[in-house]
Amino acid sequence: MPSREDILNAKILVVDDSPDNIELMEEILREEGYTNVSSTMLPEQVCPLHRQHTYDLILLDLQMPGLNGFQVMKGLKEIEQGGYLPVLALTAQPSFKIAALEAGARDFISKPFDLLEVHKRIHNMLEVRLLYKELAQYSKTQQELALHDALTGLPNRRLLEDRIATTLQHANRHHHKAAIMYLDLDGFKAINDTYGHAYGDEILKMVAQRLVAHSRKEDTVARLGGDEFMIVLGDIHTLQDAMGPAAKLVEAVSEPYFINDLTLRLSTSIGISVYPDDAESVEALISIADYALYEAKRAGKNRFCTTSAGPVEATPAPASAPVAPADLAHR
Ligand SMILES: Nc1nc2c(ncn2[C@@H]2O[C@H](COP(=O)(O)OP(=O)(O)OP(=O)(O)O)[C@@H](O)[C@H]2O)c(=O)[nH]1
Repeated sequence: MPSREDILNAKILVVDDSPDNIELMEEILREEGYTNVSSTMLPEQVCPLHRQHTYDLILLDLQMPGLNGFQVMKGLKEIEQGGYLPVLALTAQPSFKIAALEAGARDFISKPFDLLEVHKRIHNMLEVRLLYKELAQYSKTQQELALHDALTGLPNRRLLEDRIATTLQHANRHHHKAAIMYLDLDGFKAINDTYGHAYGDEILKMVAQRLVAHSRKEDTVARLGGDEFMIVLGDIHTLQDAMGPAAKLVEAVSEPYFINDLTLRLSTSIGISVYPDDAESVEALISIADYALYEAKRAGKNRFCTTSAGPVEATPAPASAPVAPADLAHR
């Protein structure tokens, strides 16, 4: 529930074409303890101002020359995508009260003002508005949590699959390629077993940071769970465009980790699959990258492997080097 302080600090805009009315309303609000009150006599300024400041309450006169309060509310509806207009209509016309509610105002205050009514209605509206904002923020946080890994903050498998699908659509539309890198840390269990889970967690967070730091901003770095990560590279033209970054990632992960007084080491193996060369569906690309990862592990770890080139240690083959043909007979 919003506190009294939150309510008194809420952002309020007073809109009236009469300077006397504005002055009166500002005084009423100031005396009650509201700290964040501004005003305008120009109805056409309400939408731009609300877009900029996102008011918690707009005290809106309905009868103004030029743009009237009903037209202003129409404009506000386009800004407030959630459909909640923080509008308290001010009117001297009894017949406008219901029309204002129908047009989207949450409540109304009759002119001439009855002080007690003004205070109660403003307080109640702000309480509901701030509660609505808290709920919207809570729901946004929940959605974020549902799509991200709690330990590293990276996208989780659910968000990853979405990102892969989008990347493939984009590649298809622009006749580009895309690549999936499947990473699994080498010797991670030993770190847990030797130094404890807290150290393991710290390493996972540091690995995540290194993977992000060594990837392009537009690539997705995700944690699948345990010591498995996946990176999606969009907008590539050849397999080599994925091999270079893979080599850098293998190297970056193998750099020492300094945690408290300890210096820990581990490495990663990576399997790469390329769209559309290896497969066209998300599931098939993941399973081919998984197979290539298995090959990288089998070949000695701390390296990457693709289905069309053999396992490659940290330093990649030059772009012009011939690559061994795929040996997928036992897949
Ligand atoms: N600290 C920590 N450990 C985890 C977490 N999730 C999974 N693990 C552990 O990660 C380890 C992963 O096992 P493996 O991939 O077989 O271990 P590995 O030593 O890297 O094996 P190789 O891939 O063959 O090198 C298991 O011991 C899990 O218990 C986590 O969130 N935090």
